[in-house]
Amino acid sequence: MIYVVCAVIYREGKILIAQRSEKMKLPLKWEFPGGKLKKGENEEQAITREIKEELNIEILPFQRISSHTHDYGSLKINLIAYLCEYISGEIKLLEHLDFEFVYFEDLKGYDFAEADIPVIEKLKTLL
Ligand SMILES: Nc1nc2c([nH]c(=O)n2[C@H]2C[C@H](O)[C@@H](COP(=O)(O)OP(=O)(O)OP(=O)(O)O)O2)c(=O)[nH]1
Repeated sequence: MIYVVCAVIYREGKILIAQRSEKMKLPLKWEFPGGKLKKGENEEQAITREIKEELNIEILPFQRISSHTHDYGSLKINLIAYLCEYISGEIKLLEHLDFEFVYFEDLKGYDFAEADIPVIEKLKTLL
């Protein structure tokens, strides 16, 4: 089991989503950006580090919204999602293929990683 933290970054009523590149696992799937928790880090530290590394921006995680496991067969992940505020910086795609800011209602138009579906369901009850 791997522990993955992901950020639901909220800005001006829209949510930041990112598309995985061809080279990553789950190629071309959309996701909430983030990554694996490293030893010695807490979840908030991991998420701010990952977002800086992947997108070059500073964020502030302020609410832990969900934690659930998903079994991809060859890989089992525990995905932990945080609602985050955008703080500063200009987005640069350092790993992903693409990104978009979308309204919650429009998330259904994107092909998300399976593990993200419960995160979207949870968001429905919060936003
Ligand atoms: N970051 C992120 N990963 C997700 C999401 N949903 C989901 O199934 N995953 C999976 C994809 C990856 O297999 C795993 C870890 O993500 P990661 O972004 O750290 O992947 P990584 O580049 O470190 O992985 P690797 O290819 O180097 O092994 O979690 C999500 O919303 N955000």
